[in-house]
Amino acid sequence: MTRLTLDKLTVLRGACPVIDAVTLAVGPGECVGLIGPNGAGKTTLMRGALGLLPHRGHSSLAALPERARAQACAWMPQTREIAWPVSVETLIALGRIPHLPRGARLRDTDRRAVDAAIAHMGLDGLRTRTATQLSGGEQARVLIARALAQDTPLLMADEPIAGLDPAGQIATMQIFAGLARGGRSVIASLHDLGLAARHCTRLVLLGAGRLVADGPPAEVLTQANLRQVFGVSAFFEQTAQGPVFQPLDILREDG
Ligand SMILES: Nc1ncnc2c1ncn2[C@@H]1O[C@H](COP(=O)(O)OP(=O)(O)OP(=O)(O)O)[C@@H](O)[C@H]1O
Repeated sequence: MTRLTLDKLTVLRGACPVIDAVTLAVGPGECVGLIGPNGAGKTTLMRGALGLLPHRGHSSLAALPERARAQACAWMPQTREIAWPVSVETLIALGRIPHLPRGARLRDTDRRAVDAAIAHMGLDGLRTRTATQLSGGEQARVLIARALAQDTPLLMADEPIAGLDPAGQIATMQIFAGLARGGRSVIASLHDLGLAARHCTRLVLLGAGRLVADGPPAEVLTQANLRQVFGVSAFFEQTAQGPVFQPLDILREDG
């Protein structure tokens, strides 16, 4: 039973196909890093898969009715807008809406999910603070907690660790990897290929709207792929402390 199946998904921005016939399936236990240079189509692929952009081909998520889709997948968009000055706790509790009967108040199970998400993201000390008054990185952690509270089989996140400090980035990737080890599925677009290599079970590499490579990090982060898609060379080795990846030099100028 897959958590997301895309079959020749083509996603349009205006009349222009920005994602071109991408086919992939994500199953339980996978922590997938969606990687590729700026403009490769990572956001477009995820939004198309969610049914938020016009598309051709098939996405199993886009095919679901709205409420079932929100129960199947928590989505963390790249823009981290918090619209109202509510408390951190209230904002995280919004993640429970897809599970609540219409108009119902939070039940014990919902409160437990909110508490677990707060504990997971180390937000106990910020629980009663006004969310709009937090720092950017703190807001990012709160929005991840809201997605965790949604308690879905699949979590899809657009650059979730951008703007977090090193400890916050590592902690978030460890949480994602832990969710996957527990049988959930995670798809996250990432620019930090080092963290992607260390924490993801699988990398999907996009270049100019096409799927260029898909597999375990060591099979995707090859010198040939890095040169072709990112135009860089890199150091990448399995060490006693796990995989270590560092981009080194630019190999070509982008036009
Ligand atoms: N509303 C839009 N109308 C037309 N083209 C768009 C629109 N939004 C994005 N694009 C184009 O689609 C392409 C893919 O954009 P997308 O945001 O999916 O890339 P990305 O891989 O997520 O990039 P980044 O790493 O910079 O966030 C880009 O060339 C972009 O200019």
